Amino acid sequence: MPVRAILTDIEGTTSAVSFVFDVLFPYAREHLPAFVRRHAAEAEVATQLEAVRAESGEADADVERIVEILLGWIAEDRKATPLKALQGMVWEQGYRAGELKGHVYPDAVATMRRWQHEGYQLYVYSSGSIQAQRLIFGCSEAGDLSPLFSGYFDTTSGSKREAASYARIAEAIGRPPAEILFLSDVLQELDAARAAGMRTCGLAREGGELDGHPTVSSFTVIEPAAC
Ligand SMILES: CSCCC(=O)C(=O)COP(=O)(O)O
Ligand SMILES: [Mg+2]
Repeated sequence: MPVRAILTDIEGTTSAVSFVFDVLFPYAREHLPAFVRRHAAEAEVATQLEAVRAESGEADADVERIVEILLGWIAEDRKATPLKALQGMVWEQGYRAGELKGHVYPDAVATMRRWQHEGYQLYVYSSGSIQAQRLIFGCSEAGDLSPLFSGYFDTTSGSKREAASYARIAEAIGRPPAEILFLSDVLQELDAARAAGMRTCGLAREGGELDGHPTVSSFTVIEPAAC
C-alpha cells in the first residue's frame, strides 16, 4: 500500500526541543498563574480547572492550589490534557503580542512544502493542544505554515505511547494505517504507531538510531514512497 498521508510529531521532529523547553515552557510558567487567576470564572478556563481537580484527585482545590498543581506538572513535563489546553491559551497571548514565534526546522518547512505539492496529506500529532499546534505553525519564523496541514491531533485522541491512539487517528483521517507514515523522535511513539500498522520514520536530529525504525537526521532525506 503506498503512503498517502504523513503524520508528524512536533517537539524534536519538526521543531527544536530547546524551543519547547527553553522558550515555550518558561513562558507558560511565567504567565500561567496570572492567566488562571484572571480567567478562572470564564467557561473555557473553568472547564480546564475542573479537569485539573479531577486528574489530581483534589476535588476541593481552590484556584491558588490549582496554580501550584499546574506549575508542578510543567516542571515534570506531564502531558496532562488540561495543562496542555491552558498552556495553549497562554501561548496564544504570547504569539498575538509578537513575544513568541514558532520554531520549525528549515528542512522540515521545505520538505513538507514539497510533500504537499506531491499530493501527500499532512497531519500533526502532538501532546501540545490543537490550539498550540496551530500557533507554532501559524505564527512560525517561516511565516504562516498552516495551509500545509489537513488536520491536527492532540492528547484528546489518546496518549502518544499507545497503539490505540494511532488507530483512532487513522480512522479520523479516513485511511488504513498502512497508508500513513508517522514521524517522531521518541522510540515509544514510533513503536506504538507501528503496532497500529502505520509506517514509521525516526528523527534523530543529533544523530543516532531509533531502534528498529528507519532513522534520519533531517526531513530532506525522507522518501515517503520508500518507507
Ligand atoms: C505544540 S508545541 C508545544 C509542545 C508541547 O506542549 C509538548 O508537550 C510537546 O509534545 P510533543 O508531543 O510534540 O513531543
Ligand atoms: Mg517529539
